[in-house]
This record gives sequence, C-alpha cells and structure tokens, in this order.
Amino acid sequence: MMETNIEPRFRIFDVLQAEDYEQIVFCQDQASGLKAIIAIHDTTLGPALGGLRMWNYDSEEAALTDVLRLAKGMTYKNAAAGLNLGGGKAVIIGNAKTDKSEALFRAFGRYVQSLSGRYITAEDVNTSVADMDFIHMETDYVTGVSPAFGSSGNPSPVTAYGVYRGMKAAAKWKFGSDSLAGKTIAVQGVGNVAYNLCRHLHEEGAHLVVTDINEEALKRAETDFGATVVKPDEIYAVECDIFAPCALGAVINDKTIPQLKAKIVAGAANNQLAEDRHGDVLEEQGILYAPDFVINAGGVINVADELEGYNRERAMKKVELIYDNMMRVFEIAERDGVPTHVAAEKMAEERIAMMSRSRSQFLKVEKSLLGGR
Ligand SMILES: NC(=O)c1ccc[n+]([C@@H]2O[C@H](COP(=O)([O-])OP(=O)(O)OC[C@H]3O[C@@H](n4cnc5c(N)ncnc54)[C@H](O)[C@@H]3O)[C@@H](O)[C@H]2O)c1
Ligand SMILES: CC(C)C[C@H](N)C(=O)O
Repeated sequence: MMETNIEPRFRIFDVLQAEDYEQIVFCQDQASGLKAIIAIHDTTLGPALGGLRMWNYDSEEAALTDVLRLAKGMTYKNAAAGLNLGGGKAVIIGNAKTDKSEALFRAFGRYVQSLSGRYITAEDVNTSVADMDFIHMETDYVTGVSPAFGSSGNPSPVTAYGVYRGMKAAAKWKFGSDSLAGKTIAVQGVGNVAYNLCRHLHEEGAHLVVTDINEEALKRAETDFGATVVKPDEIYAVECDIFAPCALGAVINDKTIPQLKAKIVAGAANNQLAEDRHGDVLEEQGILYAPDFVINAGGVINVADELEGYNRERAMKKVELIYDNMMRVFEIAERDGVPTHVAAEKMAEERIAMMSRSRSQFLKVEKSLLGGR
C-alpha cells in the first residue's frame, strides 16, 4: 500500500473545537478541476446560508482559514439580522478570470445537493448570478439565482441599500441627525456594492471621496457622482465624517487607525477589524463603529427571502430594518458600557442561545424552514 506522508500543519479538530464548527466538506472533482471547501459553523437557527467565494489562495491552509472565518461571520450575520438561518460559507480555490466553467460550478452544485439543505449557497466575492444559475442546475439549495427563475438576482444593490440605512442610523447616533446631506464620506473600493451605495449617498447630497485599484471603477464614480479620487493609501487620512470600507477585510488595524479623521466607520466589507481589540481602540478614540455583520446583512436578507418564494417588496422592508437593528446595537453598547462590536456579538449570541433553548422541546414534525425549496 502506498504510504502518504502528510505533514500535520495544524490539528484540524482543535481548530474546529475552538470555535465550535459543525462540519467541513472538502470537494474534489478532477474532470472540472474543482477544489472547494464548504464550512458549516452553526445550524442552531436553521440551515447554514452563506456565499461562495472564488479566490486564488496562496495555500490550502489560507483557503481553509478564510472559509472558516467567513462561515462563523455568517452565523453572527444571520442571527443578528433576525433570520432563521445558521452560518456557513464556501470557497473554490482557483482564478476567477481563467478557471470558471459550467462543469466547475455544476460539480460544486452536486456537493451542495449532497448536504440535503444543511448548507445553502449564494454569491460572494468573484462569483455571479450566472455562476449560481449553473449551480442551480444541480441543486435547489442555492439563492441569488436569475430573476427568470423567480429568484432575487444580484444581491449587491440590496446590500448597498442596507449599508446606506445603517450609515444613516450611525449618523443619527453620532451627529444627532440621520441626514447625510453635506457630509463627506470616504469610500474604499467602488465595486458592486459601493457603486450602488455611492448612488444613494450622492442622491442625498453627500460629498464623496473614493479610491480603488481599478481605474474604470474610479472613472465611473467620478463621472456619475462627481466623486473626488485619491490614491489607495491616502483614503484613511481623508478629512471626512464617515469612512466606508467597501473593499477588503482587516483594514481597521494598528497602521490605519492613527490616520483616521472620520467620526464613524460604516461600510460593506466583511471582517473589517483586523483583530477584535481594534474595535476597542476605535471606541477609545471616540470613533463610532457600525459592526460589519450588522450593516452589510442586506444581501443575505434579500437572498434568504427566496426560501419563502421571493417578494422584492417584502425583502426591501426587511432590509430597511437594518436602521433599527443598528440603533439597537448602539443602545446595548451604551447600556452595557461595551464597544459596539461586542454589543453586536452579544445580540447575535443571545438570540442563538434563546432559540436553542426554546427549540429543544420535542416535536413529532418540525415546521420545515425549507418549505419553499
Ligand atoms: N456583494 C454583496 O452583496 C456583499 C454582501 C456583504 C458583504 N460584502 C462585502 O463587501 C465588500 C465589497 O463587495 P463587492 O461585491 O462590492 O466586491 P467587488 O469586488 O465588486 O468590489 C470591491 C472593490 O474593491 C476594489 N479594491 C480591491 N482592493 C483594493 C484596495 N487595496 N484598495 C482600494 N480598492 C480595492 C476592487 O477593485 C473592487 O472595485 C467585500 O468585502 C464583500 O465581502 C458584499
Ligand atoms: C448570501 C450572500 C449574499 C452573502 C454575502 N456574500 C455576504 O457576505 O453577506
């Protein structure tokens, strides 16, 4: 028998136990070149819903670390948003410009189907409605599919609307008024979500300062919204009222916080704090942080509505409530004397604990959370 000599880089069950992950699925298909990982963090509230990211990771370990971190984030996002959904996420290891194919996404769809609804997928960085349509050929456990199938389509404009609502709540808390007219807002990254966010902000009369590494995206923001363009490393020090991270994670860190002039950090990016302690530092410096997983929940709220038979009006009403949810986080933070990121985690954890207790009673037949699937 051939011996395998795999160096154990870390002990996988120690990693899973540390944050209480339920399951990891490694998906391999030679014919299509699929190498994917699905991570399910917690299904107390319901099936795990979270997007599929495609990224050319430097190593398999980096892919695993990313999918685990993102899956846990979805547990908190879905719980805080009041959804009856758990947290999970998936990554495909590959180059989104050169490696996409029908076969690849269909192979992934078959793995999702094999989980019988424990994990439901959707778009994330570098995956599109067209990719979801291929996945949909193999499984019903996919959202963000084309409107032609009665689905919700691209979640980004809805995420943007939620971020806009959350930003207004933060302005109300910090400045005493939720009007953004005349406010200067520095936006990092003007991609799918932030372009739509900038449209709302421009329509309300905010001044926009933007940065991106994509020249075309910058030109579009300059032409459509009269935005001022700065270089990527200049965005943190811009004189502004609000800093909106809408590109990458971990941008709130030891190097960037001392540069910030903003009084509020509120944007779309996932995992904005490099470490939890950076949320404490923002608080100490009098900068109000709108926790990312609360403010950027619009996309998942929108795709989750598909599970009940998609209704745009109903979905947008739920997204509006990000304003109230954000206010609740600020109130909890003030009441308990904790930074806002701690208050948001508490809000999510309390809901999971409450439902865990109330759903522990025996029912011969439980209401199916996937009735529409
Ligand atoms: N799309 C959604 O519905 C959704 C939902 C929740 C959270 N998010 C998060 O919001 C963020 C943006 O998502 P998106 O869908 O708009 O992605 P996107 O890829 O369309 O946009 C990101 C933009 O950031 C730019 N960028 C990359 N590196 C940069 C850098 N160093 N400096 C400045 N700009 C840089 C890119 O060129 C791109 O224009 C991501 O972190 C994503 O995880 C998205
Ligand atoms: C389900 C998706 C719309 C989730 C989205 N990619 C997010 O990070 O919230």
